[in-house]
Amino acid sequence: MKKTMYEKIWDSHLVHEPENGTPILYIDRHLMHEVTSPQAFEGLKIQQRPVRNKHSILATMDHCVPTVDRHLPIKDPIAAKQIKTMADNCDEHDLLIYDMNNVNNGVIHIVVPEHGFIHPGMTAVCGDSHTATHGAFGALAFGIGTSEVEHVMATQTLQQKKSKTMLVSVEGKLSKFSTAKDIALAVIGKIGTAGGTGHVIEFAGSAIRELSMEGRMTLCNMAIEGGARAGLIAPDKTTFDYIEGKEFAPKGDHWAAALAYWKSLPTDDGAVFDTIVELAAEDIAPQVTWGTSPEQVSPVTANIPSPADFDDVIKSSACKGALSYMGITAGAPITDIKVDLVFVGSCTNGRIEDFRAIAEMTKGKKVSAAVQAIAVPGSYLVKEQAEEEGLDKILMDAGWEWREPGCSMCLAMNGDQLSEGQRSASTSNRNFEGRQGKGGRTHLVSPAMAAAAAIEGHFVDIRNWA
Ligand SMILES: CC(C)[C@H](C(=O)O)[C@@H](O)C(=O)O
Ligand code: SF4
Repeated sequence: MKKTMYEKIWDSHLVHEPENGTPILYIDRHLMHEVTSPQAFEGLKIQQRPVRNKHSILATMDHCVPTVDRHLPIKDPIAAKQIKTMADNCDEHDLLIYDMNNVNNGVIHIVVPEHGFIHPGMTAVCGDSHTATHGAFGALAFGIGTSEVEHVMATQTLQQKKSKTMLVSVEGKLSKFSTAKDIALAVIGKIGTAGGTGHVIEFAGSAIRELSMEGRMTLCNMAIEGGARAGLIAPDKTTFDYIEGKEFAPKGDHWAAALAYWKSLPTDDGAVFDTIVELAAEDIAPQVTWGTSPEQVSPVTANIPSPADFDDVIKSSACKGALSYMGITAGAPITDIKVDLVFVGSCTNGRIEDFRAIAEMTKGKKVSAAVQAIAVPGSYLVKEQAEEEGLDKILMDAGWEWREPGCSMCLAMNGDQLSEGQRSASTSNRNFEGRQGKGGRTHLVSPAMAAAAAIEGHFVDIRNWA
């Protein structure tokens, strides 16, 4: 039978499929951060169960860590407790953790691939919805709840319903100024935030094959915002080159064996998907979200939509609510929207390529006096690489703040946040009401679009911007 990549990974990890029950999958990798693991460790303790395979686990501290004055004690008592609990739990169970002062520290979905911890064909979970990121390697990676975190720690398995398969095919060549982020937003704009419900999305087509690993991670990261369980991209030379030589990459004879297996993973010709969505790369302009859901997105050239533009009553009323919360007017050009703050970072766009893109846009220019621009590398390795390339200097000379790594203003759990009514251009993945601080207004964009907005003080079409 012809199989999709999802079906191949599923079949090779199926431990048990009861006749009238939920299948059980073997889990290869378990990623952890400080927010969703404490109760799971507590559960293990109460039941006096050990961690079944500590080598499957890599932990970090990311959501609550400060991005300034990292050497000082954490002021927020809740954040401080979460950080300490994570350290204690990892210590007790002898788990690998990149704590907040470790040279490898950073956002979980950034640090895990940096060390080659995820390989094609693996199953990977984390108590975090953006685990989908690792599908960029051709691994089946998805978020789980805290009780499941406990279950995986204890058993290395997980009950999972089989998903349907969706092929999102993007053929053609992206314009110079459109990026993986724009593909992600354009796909969500097309299918909606519920479009992928019950599916695992495989992204394919010539525009996807052209993406770097960083771009592929950005795209799979946002599969979850399209409602999907996970995103997947077929592993190829780009993938293998990225993994080769990294700390947890297979070595010696194991490398050849792994490569042979990885090359068997891509979807067979003629395999059948439940749903197929097609986009032409040439049609994907730089995107800007105007509302409070990632599906409320338009090309930068558009005008802000009006509730009357939507036939669907729910979408029409969502538009009305979003315009009011966002404080913007239907019919006005998107390029008229002025921003107060620009945030570049997160597990969506906190990788080296993203900082290269903003430095490129910023070189020789200044951040608008009306804008606070914050660059938060996704990890210390990204930070170090950017500094080696002198990107930090270009940015700081132009007026950017250059911070320590962490989730930061992506979800504002660490004190970095918008104030009431403040408006951001943000490279993160969620623009829900209050996501970046109570009353804060978030527009999701690519790093290049964010950098141009920082300079001009409003959105611009970077395709014809000097
Ligand atoms: C804190 C965590 C559970 C959450 C997630 O699952 O994604 C966070 O990372 C987010 O981005 O909202
Ligand atoms: S960077 Fe944002 S999306 Fe990613 S894990 Fe942190 S909070 Fe979640």
